[in-house]
Parts: sequence; structure tokens; C-alpha cells
Amino acid sequence: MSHPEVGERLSSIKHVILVLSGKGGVGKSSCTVQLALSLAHQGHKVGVLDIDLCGPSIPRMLGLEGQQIHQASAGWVPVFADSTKRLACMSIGFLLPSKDSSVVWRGPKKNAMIKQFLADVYWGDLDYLLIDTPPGTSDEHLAAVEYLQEWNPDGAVVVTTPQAVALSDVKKEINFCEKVGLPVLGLIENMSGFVCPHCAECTNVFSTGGGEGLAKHMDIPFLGRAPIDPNLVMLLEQEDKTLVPDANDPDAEKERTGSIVETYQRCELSKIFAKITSHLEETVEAKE
Ligand SMILES: Nc1ncnc2c1ncn2[C@@H]1O[C@H](COP(=O)(O)OP(=O)(O)OP(=O)(O)O)[C@@H](O)[C@H]1O
Ligand code: SF4
Repeated sequence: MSHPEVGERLSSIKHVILVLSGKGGVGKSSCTVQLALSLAHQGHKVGVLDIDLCGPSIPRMLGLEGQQIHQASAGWVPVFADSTKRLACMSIGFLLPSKDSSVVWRGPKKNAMIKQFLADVYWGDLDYLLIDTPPGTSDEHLAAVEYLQEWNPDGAVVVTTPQAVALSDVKKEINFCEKVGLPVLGLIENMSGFVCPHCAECTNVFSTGGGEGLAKHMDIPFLGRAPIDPNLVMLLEQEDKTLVPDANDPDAEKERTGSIVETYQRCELSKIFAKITSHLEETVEAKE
């Protein structure tokens, strides 16, 4: 079935990328946020669409909880995470009465919501639209793939952790992409070691290298590995995203930046995600 209203909306967006994971809690949403922050820092205009309808976490991570969506004649206006308006976000979290409200919907209602997100949000011109999905392969994935299929999304980034169980789930996720004809743009191995906040030494808590091995085995690009960084947790959890987190001394008076895009640049992980993002951009460009 054709969905021209989705195509019309996506015509002002250069690249559409889905972010997937086989398992919950591997850091898919935080990787989506970090990719978006890195791309925005490089000067791109970025949108983040959160289609994790039952567990939306992007508004909290971007410091946008409690924000409202406005309806303009051109459509739903997304919420901006920075004053330069380079980073916009849309999530069901903005439509719920409170942050503790839950969504208990069956497939058809979820499908209708996702179609509305894809067709009705007025993003304006974007370089990248990153779509954060729920873990596994569910109604939300099938709906997004169906509505996007004929408008050629660039593909999917798959996030995993080094543990074997997550890796077996990620194989299923990659097989899903193959089945529905969604190119896999690359794999990120998240929580790959722990960076000590005292001496910055990285310790491999779990095994490491599994993600890279799997990427090689499945013939998909390996975008990089990101360690656990306590400063990232603090940044994503604290309400005021303009305060620079310091896991070494959480009570210290905090330095203030202008926006979450700048604050993120003070986290060690931002350097790693700058490289991951460059790899992703190269992969996307190579496909063109
Ligand atoms: N590299 C990292 N360093 C430190 N903390 C991390 C890292 N990656 C993820 N986390 C933290 O782990 C928790 C889970 O991450 P996140 O919500 O992104 O996972 P998810 O895969 O999107 O989960 P779900 O799909 O179940 O919503 C969050 O509290 C997040 O801040
Ligand atoms: S806790 Fe950190 S500073 Fe202490 S020995 Fe381990 S890595 Fe080094």
C-alpha cells in the first residue's frame, strides 16, 4: 500500500536511519541520543523520532520531559533540545498526561500513531532523522518499515553489548533487517568496558570484541565500541542538561554550558561517538 503523505513529509529530510537492538537495556536510546548530539555538534540539523511507544526515554535523556507539542498549520511542531534549533525531538512522551502514564495499545493503534508521527511532524529541512525503536522486532518496527519502505530509508544501526546473549539476539535483529530489505549501516558495541572516573583507565568488565567479530561474520560495518562512562549516566539522568557532570565529584559546584550539545562534548564518550558518527556518515555516503 502506498503512503504518499509520509513521502511528502520525508522529502525535506536527507537521511532516515532506524536504531535497533535485539535486547532491552543495551543502550539503544542513549546511543541514538549520542549520535544525534554528535551530528548536531558537527553542524547538522537532526531530528530524533522516538517510536518506543511503551517506554519512551528520549525526552528524559534530552531534558525535555514535560514539554508540550504544538499544532501548527503545517503539522505537529517537534520540541527543540537546543536554542540553535539543530536538534528536534518527537515522542509519545510529549502526548501523555504525565511521565508515569503508560501506553497499553494493541497493534492497530500503535501503527496509526507511528504513521501519524511519520506523516504529521513538521521537521522542516533535516540532514538526519534518527528513529529510536523498541527492543526486538515488534509491531512498531513492522509499521515503521512498512510506512518507510517505498521512501528508501538509508538503513539501520544496530546496538549491542559484548555479552553473548545480547549477541545472539542481535543476529535475529540483523536477520529481520535482511528479511524486510532494510540495509544494516553498522553495529555499535555499547558498554564495552568501564572507564574509571579517577584515572580514565578502561577495564573490560564483560568480554570484548564480540560485536566486531559478529559484524565481520555477518559482513556488516563495525561502527565502533563505546565504554560505560559514569559521566554519561549523570548527564542523561540530571534534569538540567547545561550542567557539566563530574562523576568523580558529584557534589562539586558544576560548570554551566549553553546547551546539551555543548555539555555532551565535555564527556569522554563524545570523542568516541564523534568517530562512530564519522563511520556512520561514511557508510551512508558510500551507499548514495
Ligand atoms: N555507554 C554507556 N555508559 C554509561 N551508561 C550507559 C551507557 N549506555 C547506556 N547507559 C545507561 O544504561 C541505561 C539503559 O540505556 P538505554 O535506555 O539507552 O537502553 P535501551 O537499549 O534503549 O533500553 P530499552 O530498549 O529497554 O528502552 C540508561 O540508564 C543509560 O544511561
Ligand atoms: S579504580 Fe580506577 S584509579 Fe583505582 S585502580 Fe581501578 S582503574 Fe585505577
